[in-house]
Amino acid sequence: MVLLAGSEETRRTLVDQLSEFIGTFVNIESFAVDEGIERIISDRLVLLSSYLIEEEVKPFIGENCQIIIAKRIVNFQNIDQLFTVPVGTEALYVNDFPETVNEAIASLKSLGVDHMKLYPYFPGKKMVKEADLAITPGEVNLVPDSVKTVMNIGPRLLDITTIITVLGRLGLLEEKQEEVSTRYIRTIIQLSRRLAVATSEANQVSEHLKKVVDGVHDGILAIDRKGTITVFNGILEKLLGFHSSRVMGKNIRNVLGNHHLCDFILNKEEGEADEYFTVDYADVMVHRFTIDSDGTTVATFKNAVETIEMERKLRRELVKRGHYGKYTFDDIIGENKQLTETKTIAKKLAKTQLTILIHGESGTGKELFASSIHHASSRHKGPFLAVNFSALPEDLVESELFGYEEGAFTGAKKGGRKGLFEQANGGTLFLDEIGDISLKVQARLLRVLQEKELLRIGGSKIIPIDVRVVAATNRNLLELIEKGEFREDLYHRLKVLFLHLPELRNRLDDIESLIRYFMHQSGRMDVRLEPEVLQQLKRYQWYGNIRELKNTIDYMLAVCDDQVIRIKDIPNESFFQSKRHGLASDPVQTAATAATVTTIQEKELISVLSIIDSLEKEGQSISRMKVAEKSKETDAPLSEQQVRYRMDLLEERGHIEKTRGRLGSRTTEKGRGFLATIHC
Ligand SMILES: Nc1ncnc2c1ncn2[C@@H]1O[C@H](COP(=O)(O)OP(=O)(O)OP(=O)(O)O)[C@@H](O)[C@H]1O
Repeated sequence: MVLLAGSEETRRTLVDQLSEFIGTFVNIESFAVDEGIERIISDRLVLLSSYLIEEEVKPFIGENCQIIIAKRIVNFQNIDQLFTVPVGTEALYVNDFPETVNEAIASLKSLGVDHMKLYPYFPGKKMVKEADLAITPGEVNLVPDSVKTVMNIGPRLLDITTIITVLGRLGLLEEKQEEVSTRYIRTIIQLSRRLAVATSEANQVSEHLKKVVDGVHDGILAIDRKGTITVFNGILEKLLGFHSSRVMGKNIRNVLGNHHLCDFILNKEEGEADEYFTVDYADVMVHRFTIDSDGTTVATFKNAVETIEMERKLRRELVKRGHYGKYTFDDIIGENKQLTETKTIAKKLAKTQLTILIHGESGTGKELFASSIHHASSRHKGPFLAVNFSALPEDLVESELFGYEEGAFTGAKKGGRKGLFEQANGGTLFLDEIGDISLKVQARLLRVLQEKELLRIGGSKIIPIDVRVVAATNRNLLELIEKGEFREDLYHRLKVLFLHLPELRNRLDDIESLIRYFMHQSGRMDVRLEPEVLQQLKRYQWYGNIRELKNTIDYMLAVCDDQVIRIKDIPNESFFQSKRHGLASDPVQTAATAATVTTIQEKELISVLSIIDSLEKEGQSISRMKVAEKSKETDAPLSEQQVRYRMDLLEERGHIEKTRGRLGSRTTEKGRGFLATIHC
């Protein structure tokens, strides 16, 4: 027999199908019209794949031929993929002729594939419908380019009546009819088995997802683009008081009585958003977002009380974990003599087990040193925990440090909680801003340091602890002791070993290497610094020390143009920390209060320094009265009292020295150097 098909793909598919039944009895020759028919066919049974090729093949059909025109049906083997397409999807059905397209659409419908809306498409047809999906029986190359997804269900097969006709004409019907029907039924069974497995897998996935969605702590609601509820989890059932079976598949407007909430969830224009609502006397935080690909909107509902509690917990965690010990001595940059000496001492101190007190202005690297000490110590494998007392609310300090037992106070966690001392066991605990703790906590801390054991709040069991303490402060603890705000015995306990970190203004020689280091850290080694910028930066007082320098560099990197930092990129005065924090022993802090310092203009300081310098050059004794007198001749006239504050500040900067002698104050080397830079 000879099979004549329109395309090569159809030819191959139909030959395979026929061979299964009659391959061993009959020689099947085949041609595709597309590829050309090589000869005139005579004395054969000729099967045409479709009546549409009848005219084309006529010239090749010779004498004594019997012709059968095939009836064809969608390939069951591939039909299951059509069921994965969501209900209501609009798709193109693509084939080479209008007749085959329309037949296939009708045939699919009659086979029960009627959950999609199919639009005919064939070469030369104007697209009536833009669709993202096209279905084709093997004609992928005819699908318009605008279609995103193509589903190839393969060429249609010969239907059972055609097969039976062929067998009859070949005289094989008697012998083969049982096999034909068995094969057909087997195909159907295979298909149903595949569908059953797929359905069971889908059910399992859906069960699994349901468990996940129900296991989440938040209420979850999803609606499709029409507002029909598709997900309504267990927490939401409790929160809103509806069983999901009552609301699934219903429109959200018919379920939620709260119109404001409904509007918020349905408002797609605004994109992702959060808002607080009171639902059934419960305060909830609702977060809404839309999944663009299918228009689903999801809303999560969080219980506001729990959210606040979680935030508090997170804050507490951050207070201690934000300072995990990531630094080593190699991270401490600077060649300044004072710094390198401090580093050398710190390395030696690290080897001991003793308590260390680090003193230094804010931003000088106290935490950096504490972490480096931990890493260089025998405890480096243990934890490094840090607590900053200035960031921790007073009422949390005790429970954070020493932990508590169940029922110790209202809100205490079931089973109690370990404090930082217990958690840092075997490691180092960094107590930052130690000058800020209350006398009550100081007493408790002292006991723990002395006895190396503690009692949790509300507890009666003594817990031994093995923790090395490194404390830090930017305040003058001696002064606090004098004022009765800090315990002397605790001070001595902490200050077994002592480190003072130099201020940046006293190690200006390190500015350049620090700048390079921070630029490197920010991945901006491509940026160049104009020499005047460095000179200018070296003139600042850097009350915020290295942290302030780092911030300044970040700022300049952000605003500079063409990868060059110029003078114009230096932030203006208000950016810099002009107020001194802490270090109360400093003359400035005692004489000129922090508030006063902020109001003093740099210009006035320069004026006072210039007056002192010129009086000195004239050989005159220098008193406040004289400086005030002289200031009247400048555009910054000052009272004696004002002069006093400014002289205190100049002394603190190291620009003048106040002596008791006849000559009173005098300009220092540094002061003269400073004036020289101003004047040039
Ligand atoms: N010598 C240094 N080399 C490199 N970076 C440094 C150096 N000193 C400090 N830093 C950096 O400066 C910033 C401030 O340092 P750190 O937090 O250790 O200071 P601090 O004295 O503990 O400040 P505070 O008292 O305000 O908590 C950090 O980013 C730190 O990495």
